[in-house]
Amino acid sequence: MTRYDDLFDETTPTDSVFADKGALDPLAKPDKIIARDEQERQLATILNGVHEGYLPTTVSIYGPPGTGKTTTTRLVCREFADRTEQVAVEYVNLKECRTLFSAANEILLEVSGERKKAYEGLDGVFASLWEALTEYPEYTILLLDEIDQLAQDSNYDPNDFFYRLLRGEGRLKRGISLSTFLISNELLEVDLRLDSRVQSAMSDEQIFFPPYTEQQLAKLTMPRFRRAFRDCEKILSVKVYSHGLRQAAMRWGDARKTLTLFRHAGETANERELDTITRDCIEVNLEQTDKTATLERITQLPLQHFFVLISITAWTNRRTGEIVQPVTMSQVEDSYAKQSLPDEDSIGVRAMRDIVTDLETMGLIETWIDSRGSDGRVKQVETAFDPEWVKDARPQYIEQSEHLEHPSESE
Ligand SMILES: Nc1ncnc2c1ncn2[C@@H]1O[C@H](COP(=O)(O)OP(=O)(O)OP(=O)(O)O)[C@@H](O)[C@H]1O
Repeated sequence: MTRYDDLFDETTPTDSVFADKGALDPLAKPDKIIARDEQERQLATILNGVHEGYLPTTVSIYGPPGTGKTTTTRLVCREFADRTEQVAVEYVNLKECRTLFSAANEILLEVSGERKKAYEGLDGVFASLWEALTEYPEYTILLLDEIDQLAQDSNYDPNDFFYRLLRGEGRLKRGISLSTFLISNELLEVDLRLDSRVQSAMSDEQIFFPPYTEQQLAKLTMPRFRRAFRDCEKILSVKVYSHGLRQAAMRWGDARKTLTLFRHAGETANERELDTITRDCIEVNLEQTDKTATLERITQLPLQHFFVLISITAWTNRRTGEIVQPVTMSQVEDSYAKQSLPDEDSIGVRAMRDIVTDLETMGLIETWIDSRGSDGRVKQVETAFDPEWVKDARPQYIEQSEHLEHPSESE
């Protein structure tokens, strides 16, 4: 027997609570959309505009994570295009695009199968995009997912990108009918601080996806749980199931996290060699699920946002070593300065305050103003999650900043 024979033997599931764990994979495409009737109807009404010769330039699809924005929008648009010859739909996820140029290139790749070199700039990419779209049916719907990941970069401003996409000369000259559905967590004009020129080029069609209620999560998850768990009614009692759903609805209203919570709970039951999922299996995984999801978001932040998070969580209690929360804005500024970042990595106080506002918009921190009598008004800041988790995100940033590998003594 090799070491691996032992390892695989030890980890082979025996008496697993799962029959088909894949049913809990949030990445698996569901066969049908559940509990989003209103949003499906809004989408269908907008799409049916084609029969009256009109599609809005933009449709903003927004709401918190895991509320079915992508799944619902893709499916309804695809079903519509399958039934309507004049319509083509393209989907592009911009999550991995670090620059506005790469985002434009990603769209071009989807539409034409080619990319442009950096020296051709945004103008070059858009010129080819309009060229390629002339071959498309009368109406093209471009679904741009995670568009809130776009940020100012050293070459372009999001306003340049959007203005070219919505009002570009090549587009107007060729009379291309392109409708861009912008999928994001926040309304874009707020999130990306788009200027009035771009805002006026956007239509005011908006579809909001609110967090799921407990009843909606029940409808959405039950068919999957029946497939996922062996003898579901026995393994997952109504009491435990309801407790998990109530917590999931109260904390997140997020279908993805809810599926993950119950998958983890099943794994805990297996590890503990239980033949049912207990309330405790849910409890231990509630915090873990929160932590995993939060770390995923933190590790996707730009480096400067992470430096600011470090500054917010840098004050510790001398006696207990615990991170002090909340801290004042001037404490945050102090600890940012104490990090002694090299010049090329360092930003001014004003830019730092903008990042604090960004972090608040993303729901990662909370701020409020305290009135301190003669000392005036003081802005307080604290993380919306356990501040210790910032340390766990650190290894992910080391590649981007040597400074994080060898932090200064004073930090
Ligand atoms: N209404 C629904 N019906 C069926 N499955 C759903 C529904 N909503 C969400 N899901 C499941 O949850 C997963 C996540 O949903 P989706 O990616 O559509 O959410 P989102 O709102 O676009 O999230 P994010 O903002 O994080 O991208 C889907 O892959 C699907 O498995």
